[in-house]
Amino acid sequence: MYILAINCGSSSIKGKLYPIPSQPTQPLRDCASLSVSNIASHGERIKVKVNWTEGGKGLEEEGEDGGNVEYSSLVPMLLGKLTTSGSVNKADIHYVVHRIVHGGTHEKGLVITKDHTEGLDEMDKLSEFAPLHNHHAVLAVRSCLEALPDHTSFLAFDTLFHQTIPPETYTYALPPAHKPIQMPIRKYGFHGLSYASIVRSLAGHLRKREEEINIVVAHLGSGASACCIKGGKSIDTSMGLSPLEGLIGGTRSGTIDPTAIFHMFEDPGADGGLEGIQVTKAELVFNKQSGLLALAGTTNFGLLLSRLSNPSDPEHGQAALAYSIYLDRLMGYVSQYLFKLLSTLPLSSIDGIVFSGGIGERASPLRKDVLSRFSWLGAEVDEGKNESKEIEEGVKEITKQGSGLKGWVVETDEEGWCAQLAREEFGF
Ligand SMILES: Nc1ncnc2c1ncn2[C@@H]1O[C@H](COP(=O)(O)OP(=O)(O)O)[C@@H](O)[C@H]1O
Ligand SMILES: CC(=O)OP(=O)(O)O
Ligand SMILES: [Mg+2]
Repeated sequence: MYILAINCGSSSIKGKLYPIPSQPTQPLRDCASLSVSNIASHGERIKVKVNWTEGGKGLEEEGEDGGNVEYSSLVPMLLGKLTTSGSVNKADIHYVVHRIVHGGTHEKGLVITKDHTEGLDEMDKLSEFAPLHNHHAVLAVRSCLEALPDHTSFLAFDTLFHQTIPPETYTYALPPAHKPIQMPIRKYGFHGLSYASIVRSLAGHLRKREEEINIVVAHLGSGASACCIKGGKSIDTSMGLSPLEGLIGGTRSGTIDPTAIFHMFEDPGADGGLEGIQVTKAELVFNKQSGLLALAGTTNFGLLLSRLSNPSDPEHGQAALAYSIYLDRLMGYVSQYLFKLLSTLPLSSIDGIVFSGGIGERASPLRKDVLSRFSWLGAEVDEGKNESKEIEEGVKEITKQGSGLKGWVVETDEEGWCAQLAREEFGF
């Protein structure tokens, strides 16, 4: 018997397959991981990967241009590759847990079966507040219900981890909405499954209880957010009502003055024309045509770094400005959250700054640039460790021994946390 975790990000689909342990006390260990990356990247081909630690033979393939890919075909394709490359049969997968970015006001995850799919329509409606995510995740849930004959689904929400944010932080200074809405307009916060997995991994590494962890985390992927974590709990995060607020993303503007919307378009409220969901033209542009794409002409942060390091590259100047803007916004949130922690805790109780996500885990120059701006707090980057690709059990310190403020790379494990939540729900 297996549980499969599926994570539909804005530029990727990631999955992990776990044999269900015979005892509830045994840890979940994945036997396979699967991914499609470069989704929605015009001019880059999608990359499909399946890796087996046991029970199968891995594969790595390139597919069509990410900009032209039909999203609904991707999960059935991945399931096909998983079952043909390894010894698992579709009927052996008894549970599938899906990452759903916006869970609205739900305080826990939702169980879905072939005969009870009401929750899916609600999740699809919430695409209004997560236009790059919820609809695609709902397509993934429906594909699995179709392809895997006998399983129960669980929906795990990014928003769950941020329920501990206090009202003074989640409340916007707005009057009541002027139209009926599905839920209150306020900060919800996202990437919560990632933050929960990071707290667990770092606590394990430091041999502390999760309640003792005080960190600022920068989860930097196609979507980027920062989180202030005190006593293992979220007390603030940069994303808001939707994953658009806060830091700059691959194609997302992050925080801007809201009046820019009315100066950029004649008709900001016109239908954006996104397939399957309702979004306005303005939301489409701020979600899909802004961010690094608008600043640097690419969403590929690795390419941005290589242009930055080569002064003779014709794109060097543009890359340098894009990088400085990205770093400026990142410093804004990281410093703000560090000061939130320092206002109630001594520096010695703060475990440090954590970098995670596709960019956070790989972009060593960015980590160095952030940490070196905290040298006045005693942060001392260990160049060797920061540059090294080696990482044990998903956690690596990148500052020197004795550094006054520590820096870390912690690999996000959103799929692992999804599987953990499903385990608690189904009791295996
Ligand atoms: N070697 C690299 N250096 C810096 N950034 C990278 C590298 N490889 C991938 N990335 C960036 O990681 C991001 C994708 O991160 P990921 O967390 O997988 O995204 P998501 O989950 O939001 O789809 C992309 O912006 C990509 O450019
Ligand atoms: C919430 C969010 O932006 O997720 P991702 O970075 O996976 O697109
Ligand atoms: Mg992601």
